[in-house]
Amino acid sequence: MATTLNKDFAFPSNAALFLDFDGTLVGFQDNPYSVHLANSEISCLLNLNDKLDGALAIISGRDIVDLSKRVPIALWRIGNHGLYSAAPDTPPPNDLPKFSSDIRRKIDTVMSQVPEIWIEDKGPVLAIHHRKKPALGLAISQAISPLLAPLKTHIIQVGNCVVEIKPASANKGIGLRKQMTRDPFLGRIPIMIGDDTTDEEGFIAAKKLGGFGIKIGHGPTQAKYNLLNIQDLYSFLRLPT
Ligand SMILES: O=P(O)(O)OC[C@H]1O[C@H](O[C@H]2O[C@H](CO)[C@@H](O)[C@H](O)[C@H]2O)[C@H](O)[C@@H](O)[C@@H]1O
Repeated sequence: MATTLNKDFAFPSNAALFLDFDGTLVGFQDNPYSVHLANSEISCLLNLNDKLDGALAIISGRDIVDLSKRVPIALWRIGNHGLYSAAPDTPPPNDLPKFSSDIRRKIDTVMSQVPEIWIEDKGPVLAIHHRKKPALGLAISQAISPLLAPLKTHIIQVGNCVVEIKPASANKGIGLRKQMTRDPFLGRIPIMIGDDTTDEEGFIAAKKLGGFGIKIGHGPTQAKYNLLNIQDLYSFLRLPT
């Protein structure tokens, strides 16, 4: 069970910070493409990045190109659940491998029977969004599962009103570990902050490397600490380091 962070918490000055995007830095909306950071939130992240000498990364399930449109290019960005990254002031890779067109056709056929869902194409990852039908996660996942067998490489992960079909290597824990081998993250204490199922792999990896996780919200988690909501997170991020 996670302990709720209080105002006396000392933020380690040699931290390496990994911040999830949706549900952590920004609230959920029906349309993922309308989501953006407020100016005050951008300033907060850039200040913190300076204080940490650049050891701050946004790590998201979003496509790396889409993520790069929503967070400052001065920050490290890790997208597609850890598969691809972009260093500060560099554009994201734009030649991602495509999802199998054969399997995609089969998924489209099955999903065409389900009203009010839509499919987001993220290169090798697909996200089936069902925010208008929140209870459908398990049913979608069960309907899709048999179609993936020929791929052998892909797994299903159920998130917040979304069913993600992704290569097994698309894992925020793997992404975090890789990033911790790079300057200026190397030798620091990893702190992973997130709200959803995909962030749990990041919490576990941070712990194994001597750091810890912070979950936004309640619920079972591998994170050591939690914060109640996004507003509390920004108050925490503004604490002196
Ligand atoms: O790892 P994250 O940064 O938390 O990204 C997870 C998914 O976020 C987006 O979907 C979620 O947010 C949308 C906008 O608020 C919302 O409409 C949707 O229901 C949520 O699941 C994004 O579209 C996905 O690609 C990310 O994987």
